[in-house]
Amino acid sequence: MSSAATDMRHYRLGKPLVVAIDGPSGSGKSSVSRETARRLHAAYLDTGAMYRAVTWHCLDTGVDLQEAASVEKASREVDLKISTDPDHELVSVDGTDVTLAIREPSISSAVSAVATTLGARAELIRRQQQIIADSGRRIVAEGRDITTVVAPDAEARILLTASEEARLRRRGIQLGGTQGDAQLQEQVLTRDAKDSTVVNFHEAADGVFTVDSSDLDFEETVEAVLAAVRSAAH
Ligand SMILES: Nc1ncnc2c1ncn2[C@@H]1O[C@H](COP(=O)(O)OP(=O)(O)OP(=O)(O)O)[C@@H](O)[C@H]1O
Ligand SMILES: Nc1ccn([C@H]2C[C@H](O)[C@@H](COP(=O)(O)O)O2)c(=O)n1
Repeated sequence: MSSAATDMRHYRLGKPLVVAIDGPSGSGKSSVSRETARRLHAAYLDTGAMYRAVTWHCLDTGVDLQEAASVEKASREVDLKISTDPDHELVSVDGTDVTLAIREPSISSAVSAVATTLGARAELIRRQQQIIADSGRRIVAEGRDITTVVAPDAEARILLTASEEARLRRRGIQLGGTQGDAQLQEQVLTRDAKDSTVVNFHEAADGVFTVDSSDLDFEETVEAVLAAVRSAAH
C-alpha cells in the first residue's frame, strides 16, 4: 500500500470527514471517488446517479422533460433510494432496481433536462444534504456542485479535471467501443455544455484544490486525491 493510502487509513475514524469532489463528465469522479471512499473507510455518494434516476423515472412514467413543473413534481414525489456503500452499487426508483438502466446512453442524452430544471435541482440538493448528514459526515460525495452548493463546508473540496481528449478516450473505453466519435462527443462534451448553464464545474471555486488527471493513471489519480484530502483536512 502506498504512503498516502497508508496515512489516510490512519485518519481518525469517527472524526467528520466530508470529501466533496466535482468535475466534468469522464474526468473520473465516480470511479476515483468510490475508491477514495473505500480507502478512507467512508460512505460514497454518486449524486449524478440521482439525476439519472429521476430522468429514468420521468421517461418511464411519461413525464415531459421539457415541462419544468412536471419534472420538479416528479423529483419531489419519487421514492429514490441510493446505496452509499462504496462496495455495493444500488439505485432504485419506486422499488425497481435501475442501477444498470440509468447508465444507458439514452439516459445520458436526456439527463441534462432534469439537471437544468432548477426546482428539481433544489429537491435533489436537499436529499443529498440529508444523505450526507445521515452518513455521520464521513462520506465522499461527487457531482458538479458538491464543492460549491451541496457541501461548501466539506473538510476537503476537490475539482477533478482531465483534458477533453482524455475524457473522450476514457468514456469510449468504458462503453466498450460501442459508441462512435459523434456519440461520445454528444454524451460527454455536449452534455457538459448544457449542464454548465446552471453550475460551474470547469473552474475551482475559492479554497477548492484542483487535481488534473490527464496524465495520471487511475491509481496515481486516487493517490493525488488522497494527498489533497490529507493536506486539506489534517
Ligand atoms: N486517471 C484515470 N486514468 C485512466 N482511466 C481513468 C482514470 N480515472 C478514471 N478512469 C476511467 O475513466 C472512465 C470514466 O470514469 P468515471 O465514470 O469515473 O467518470 P465520471 O467523471 O464519473 O463521469 P460522468 O460524470 O460522466 O459519470 C472509467 O472507466 C474509469 O475507470
Ligand atoms: N451534483 C450534480 C451531479 C450531476 N449532475 C448532472 C450532470 C450530468 O449530466 C448528470 C449525470 O451525472 P453523471 O452521472 O454523469 O456524473 O447529472 C448535476 O447537475 N449535479
